[in-house]
Amino acid sequence: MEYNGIAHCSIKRCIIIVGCVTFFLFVNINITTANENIDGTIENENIITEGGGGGGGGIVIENMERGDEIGNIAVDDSIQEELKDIENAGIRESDVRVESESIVTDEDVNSGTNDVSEEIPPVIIPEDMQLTQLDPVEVGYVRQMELEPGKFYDVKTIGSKPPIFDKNELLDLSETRKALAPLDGLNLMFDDTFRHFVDIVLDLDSDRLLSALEFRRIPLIMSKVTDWIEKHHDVDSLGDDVKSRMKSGPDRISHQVWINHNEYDAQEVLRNRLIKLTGLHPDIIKTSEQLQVVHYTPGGHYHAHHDSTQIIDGRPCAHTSYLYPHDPHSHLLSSRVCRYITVLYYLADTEEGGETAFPAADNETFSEQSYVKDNKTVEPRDLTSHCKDANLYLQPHHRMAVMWYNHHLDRERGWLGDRNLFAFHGGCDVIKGEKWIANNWITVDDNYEMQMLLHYKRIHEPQQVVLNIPPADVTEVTKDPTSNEGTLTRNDDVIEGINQSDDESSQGHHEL
Ligand SMILES: O=C(O)CCC(=O)C(=O)O
Ligand SMILES: [Fe+2]
Repeated sequence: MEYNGIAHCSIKRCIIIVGCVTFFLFVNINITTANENIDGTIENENIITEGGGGGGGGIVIENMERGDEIGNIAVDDSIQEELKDIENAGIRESDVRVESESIVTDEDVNSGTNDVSEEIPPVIIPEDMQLTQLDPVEVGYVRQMELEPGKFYDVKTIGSKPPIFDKNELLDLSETRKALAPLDGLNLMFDDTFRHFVDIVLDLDSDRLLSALEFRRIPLIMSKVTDWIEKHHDVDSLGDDVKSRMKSGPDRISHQVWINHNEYDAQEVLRNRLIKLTGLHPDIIKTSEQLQVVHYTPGGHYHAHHDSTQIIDGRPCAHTSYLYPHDPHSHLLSSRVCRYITVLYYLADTEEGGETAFPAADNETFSEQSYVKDNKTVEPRDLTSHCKDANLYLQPHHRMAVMWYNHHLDRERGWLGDRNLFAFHGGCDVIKGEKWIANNWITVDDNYEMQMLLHYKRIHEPQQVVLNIPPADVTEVTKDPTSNEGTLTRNDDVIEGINQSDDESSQGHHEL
């Protein structure tokens, strides 16, 4: 696909900016204290884990001090020191960035020490790259859309906050599902011991301590952490957040695999329909994440979470962060998932349960208060207990798809706005039968220049483009990572791909 001239100009400027003084890199030592509450506020003194891979979720360990330990999970000294320095200087952590290897703050910038802001003209986003959003009009509204020449689909609004649409018969992906069925059981993440994860997967720098950054990788193996904490600790002494997380069990019980972009012809058809459906520039669809297929059996669920991380200064998007001209590994620990849209395909009927729930959808008075029902406080995140307390829930139906916007649209710029708090969602427990879904996340960097750099690279240096960057906490591990080589991209494959970013044959690289 040819790149258009206007965007080229912008890319050139982007590269100049990258090369010159005006490009802010982010602080890698960041302890990510941004706890994404469901109301979007950020708690600063907690160490949090944040979801991803399949979305958000996470746990909060309240007020951890240096030296605090959970088993061999200890709060890393250097991070505490960094935080203290920042705190003492009266500067919020999110205000700190690294510019040309030296730490600068917004204060420096404002006081002229590193006065670069004036040199950056506002970015004019060319019209064909601008983001759009389908107008929900109102719940129940149905629009006919021609997603393939001569083929019309009913697209129905089922939520307006966030805009949520469903469509029947969007694509029959059952062939894909059948092909994947034998993989059930291959993902042996839960069969490994927790120690294995601490030593090999989580303790990235092998210092026998789990730093806060490393700690962020935990949520997907939460059940093991919970078991461990229960066995070794006085549970009563833990913070309320931790206790509530432990009560609601693992955030997620499911198996998931990623499918290379070109694995099935159906994927090309699907991409073309999504270009029509979303009205987005084809390159945005083509550089988005690969399809993730998820399988749940009875008891399987995914507690409510956000698929996209809140925009936080200083943390780049995972899908572009490796393009920053600095340490290619750092993004693994400090990036965000930036998913403008979620398209979720149901690949099978589920006999009972397994609803996709949106606890906050169209809740006009959305706040923590709104979850007090019958004089009882409801923990909306816990979909095992509160599936049907959600404002909107959908029963999985084969061939149905649901799409929603995880971010608002900044209409003035035509680019990504804040995260939409109402997009909080999850998968309820499967009670009977199985649940098969596929996630198609449309990734967009709030930093337009970085998104353009990605498109530029896809055309001009495709070997450098990785289309399935795992967010920081993706820790899926298989016992035999070489099996099915060439057909499936699992997260650990991709991590390898990044670590060997000069190796073009690496599995993490996919050309379109
Ligand atoms: O299982 C579902 O219905 C929702 C899944 C989901 O939210 C996710 O994979 O991010
Ligand atoms: Fe999700």
